[in-house]
Amino acid sequence: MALVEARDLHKSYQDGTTVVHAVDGVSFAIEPGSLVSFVGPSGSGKSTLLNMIGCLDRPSSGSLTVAGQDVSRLTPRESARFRGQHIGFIFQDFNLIPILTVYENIEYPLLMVQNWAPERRRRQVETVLAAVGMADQGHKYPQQISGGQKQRVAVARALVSQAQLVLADEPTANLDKATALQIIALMKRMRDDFGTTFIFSTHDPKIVGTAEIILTLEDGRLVSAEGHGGTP
Ligand SMILES: Nc1ncnc2c1ncn2[C@@H]1O[C@H](COP(=O)(O)OP(=O)(O)OP(=O)(O)O)[C@@H](O)[C@H]1O
Repeated sequence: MALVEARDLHKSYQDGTTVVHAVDGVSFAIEPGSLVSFVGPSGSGKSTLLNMIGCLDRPSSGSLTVAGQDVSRLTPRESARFRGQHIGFIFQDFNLIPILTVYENIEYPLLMVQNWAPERRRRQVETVLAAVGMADQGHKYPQQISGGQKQRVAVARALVSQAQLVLADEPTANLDKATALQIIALMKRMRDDFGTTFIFSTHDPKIVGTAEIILTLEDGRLVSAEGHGGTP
């Protein structure tokens, strides 16, 4: 069964007197364990789509199923609960909490949404810290580490709750090319090790080639799906 399935998905915004069709009749299916990138020019609808998959925004029409749940009609409270259980997020500006250490930033989602005993929490934080190659950096604060290291921490934080799906909106936008490629390679390795599905968006053609499934958007429409598992 597909982990994410969209059928004739639409999202429109009212902008003054005009209606913007940000996502305009998009259908696709993403299998578990995929590494998928939405690509397309600025304004093509990538963030809008990721926001709907992440239950941060609701479709105007069409159906959207994530992990077997129709998410198109969830209330804000149900959406928050669903996100906590199933979805991790990575942002282009890392979004780490500056007054918390690397270790505490990663532990934070477990404290917020999971009722785990302290020892289980410690083991899980240490597992993901090691998985992203930051085992010896847990005591540092975000301002003491590089951009690439910050994004590694963000990947660890997205994985710590054992989310099935991680959404990353332009995760490499603030990184140089070499670091960007390392972060994409890291996501791929995390997919291999933990079976997590990663969906990211990018405009950067240098990064695009590293995804296994590339879904290209133009003006809110899906114009091509390349690779295995993405069916338009
Ligand atoms: N809240 C909103 N209100 C009005 N229009 C919006 C809103 N959010 C997005 N849009 C419009 O919807 C379209 C798609 O925007 P979106 O942010 O999804 O594109 P994108 O592909 O992610 O762009 P970028 O690569 O620049 O982030 C754009 O025309 C944008 O101006």
